[in-house]
Amino acid sequence: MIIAIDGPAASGKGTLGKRLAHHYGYRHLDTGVIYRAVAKALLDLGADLTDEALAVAVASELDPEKFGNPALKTQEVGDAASVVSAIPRVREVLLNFQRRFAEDPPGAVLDGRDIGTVICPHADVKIFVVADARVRARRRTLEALGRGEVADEAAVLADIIRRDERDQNRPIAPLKPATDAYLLDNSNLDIEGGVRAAIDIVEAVRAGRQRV
Ligand SMILES: Nc1ncnc2c1ncn2[C@@H]1O[C@H](COP(=O)(O)OP(=O)(O)O)[C@@H](O)[C@H]1O
Ligand SMILES: Nc1ccn([C@@H]2O[C@H](COP(=O)(O)OP(=O)(O)O)[C@@H](O)[C@H]2O)c(=O)n1
Repeated sequence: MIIAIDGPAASGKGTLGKRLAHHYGYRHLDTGVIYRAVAKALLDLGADLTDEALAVAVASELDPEKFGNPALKTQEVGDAASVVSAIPRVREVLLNFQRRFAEDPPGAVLDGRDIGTVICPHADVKIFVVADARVRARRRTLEALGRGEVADEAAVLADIIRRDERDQNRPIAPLKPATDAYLLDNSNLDIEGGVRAAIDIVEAVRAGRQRV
């Protein structure tokens, strides 16, 4: 089974993806880290984020072993990721890695922006996670403070809004729910509540399938 989770910045996709994968014994891929890794490499080189040839070269040589690097989590890298992710050839280079990950047994949960629409249009279950932007900014700020970083909630909110707009309005693989995605608003749910709601969606889809 493939579970596709998409949604805007800091909506809880990664947290939910990890928990669902654990629940079902599947593998989990946070696809945002892939774009963050490309962006971080360009930032480290002091390169122009719109340098297509360099971005493609970097994307072709990514080492998945480094996807856990905590330096990928910063606001600066997230913002840069949303610039490089709008380059069509960068997305093209990264497509096969994501599809292979999705198709390997026993099952996979992928989260990102275009999993249900582009990477896995035939996913068994698609969930589009949303939450009020202010709630997301509060959570992301607390997360950064928890890592010992300096974080200003108003700046985090502005970053989230700017990034969502860029991701929604790009011509390639824009952030949007697949037509067959289930909407999950976790603004008023804690993590456990969100996980339960998502499991209910997955189970309802499975039960519906068994009846057919
Ligand atoms: N339902 C929830 N209630 C409260 N906090 C949440 C919830 N879901 C996620 N979080 C927290 O919000 C922050 C962003 O979640 P994350 O999973 O990293 O989002 P995304 O992968 O969409 O960027 C994290 O600090 C996470 O612990
Ligand atoms: N499948 C994906 C995942 C991320 N991205 C891009 O990568 C950026 C960082 O993604 P992320 O999921 O790590 O961001 P957060 O929601 O964790 O803040 C996004 O703003 C998108 O521009 C994408 O284009 N497609």
